[in-house]
Amino acid sequence: MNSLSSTSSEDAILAGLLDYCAAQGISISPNISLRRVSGKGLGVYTSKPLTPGDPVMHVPTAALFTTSSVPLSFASKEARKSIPVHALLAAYLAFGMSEAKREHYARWMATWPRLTDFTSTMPVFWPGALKQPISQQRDTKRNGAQQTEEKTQFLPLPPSLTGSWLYSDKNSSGMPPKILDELGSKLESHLKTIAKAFPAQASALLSQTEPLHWKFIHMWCIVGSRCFYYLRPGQPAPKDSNEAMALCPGMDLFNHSDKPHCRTTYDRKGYEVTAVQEHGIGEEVLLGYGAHSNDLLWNEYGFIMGGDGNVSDGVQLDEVVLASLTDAQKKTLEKAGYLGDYWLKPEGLCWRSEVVSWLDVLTPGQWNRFLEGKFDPAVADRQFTAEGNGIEDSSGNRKRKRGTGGTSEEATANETAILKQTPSERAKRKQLAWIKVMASVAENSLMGLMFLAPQKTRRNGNGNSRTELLHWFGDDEKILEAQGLRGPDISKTRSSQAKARHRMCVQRWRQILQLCTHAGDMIREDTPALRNDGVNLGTERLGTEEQNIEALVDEFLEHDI
Ligand SMILES: C[S@@+](CC[C@H](N)C(=O)[O-])C[C@H]1O[C@@H](n2cnc3c(N)ncnc32)[C@H](O)[C@@H]1O
Repeated sequence: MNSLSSTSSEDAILAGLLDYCAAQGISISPNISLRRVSGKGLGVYTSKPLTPGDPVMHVPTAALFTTSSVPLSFASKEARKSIPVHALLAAYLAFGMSEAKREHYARWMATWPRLTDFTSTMPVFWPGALKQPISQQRDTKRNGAQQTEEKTQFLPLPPSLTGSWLYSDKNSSGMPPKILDELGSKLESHLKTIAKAFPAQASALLSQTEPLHWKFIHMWCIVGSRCFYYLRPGQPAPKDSNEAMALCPGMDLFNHSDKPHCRTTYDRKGYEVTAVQEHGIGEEVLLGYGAHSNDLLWNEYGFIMGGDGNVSDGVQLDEVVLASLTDAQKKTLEKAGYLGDYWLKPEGLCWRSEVVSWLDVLTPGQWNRFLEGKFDPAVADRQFTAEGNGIEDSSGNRKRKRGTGGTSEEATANETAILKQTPSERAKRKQLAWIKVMASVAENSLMGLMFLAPQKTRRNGNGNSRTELLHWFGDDEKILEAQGLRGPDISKTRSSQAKARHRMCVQRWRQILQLCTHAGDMIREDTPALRNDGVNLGTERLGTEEQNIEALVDEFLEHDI
């Protein structure tokens, strides 16, 4: 995150922060130290072992930065009524502080990430074109020799952030909220509220080419990514938890884990961080920001968990699932409380999607009991086999299929094939079909992103130039100027932000593809009849040299583009 020119200046900054913390009565375990790690910024690490129950840090209430730290001379009690806490704290930090106050907080603020750390990693600040499909001319080698041209479109950002899975421009009402748009609208509304409350700053706040706009955004990101839930003594819990937030020096240095190593508690005296597991020397001490998917972490904090993955990860499948349903089926699901909110998780499809897959496979009575956990679909499979539905009996005669109103001879070949499937097979086939839709969108996007990368990272084809990467992923120079960058720093920043953004897209699409492959494998393992019905990744669209998309992505990620 923050780039510091030398280790000694970094040491000075960290020493300054520790002095500041000590002066605020913040107690930090002697067993920990602060360190900067590439891709994560600052973090808390053990210098000596920690055992469960060991105190790691205590931050007294007096050290917190809350709405009480914002003087009434900046925003009166009356004005505060219409200003969200997030926006108020950001505005005060951006343009309300006296020099003396700024000096007071300087040693803490010096450790905060820069504006470009946020704009490079949070898609809400990325060029609008990345939220739409990109059209592309691709040359692909097929069968190792022939070159074919393909005109195609791909989504640089996954629709789990932006919206539609299906390139649909249909009215998406009833679809899950688009978290990227939600964050963008929140920022816009906060900017407008602050502009209204501070008319002298209004025009600068609302113009992308004005430094104040970006100062506010910088502080807005600082508050959003480093705040803790906090209620003033006597304050009732607000409906919107964002109205109960405070910045907490020292505590804001802990990075996130989906399996946190520490517990955070808070009472009138302040916040306490306590180890809940053994830590060896040099291990990172991690807190949990919540059970967040990688899309949410990316959207709101600007990072995607890699490594061991994220047990809370998942992508929403609503559009894929809903597109496969008739209106009548949607009505049935709505009545049963199962319309929408379908997820693909590391452990496979969620229960709600499972429920959809059994609709019209089980009888209505069985399905209703299945929802209540009182019907095992294996019973339907046994019944199906016993009744010999649609399958030849021992004498070779075809049996009547219940509800078809005729013999199976009258059915089309396709229907006959379906009649031969057990209920489980039919449900699992539906699940696999949804997963394949997602996998093919992911595969297409990964290919699109690869073709945008400069040539040296690709093995064949005419990779597009570096300029194209900058064109799609870099910010306008005027915007970078407004952010305070000058001369060569502008092109350096453009280039590094384009690379970082492109890489994050590749990383996330790859994770989505892996979620698909894993879920597909699990379904096929469970259902012998589907063993050969794979999520055929990377074999159809790509030429022979690029068949294995996983290997291609690995290679890409190793390169410094
Ligand atoms: C509360 S701060 C934690 C300290 C921060 N690393 C710093 O340099 O000040 C939250 C920010 O840390 C980074 N972060 C937290 N957990 C992370 C993780 N597991 N992987 C990568 N970055 C992480 C993200 O940039 C996030 O916005």
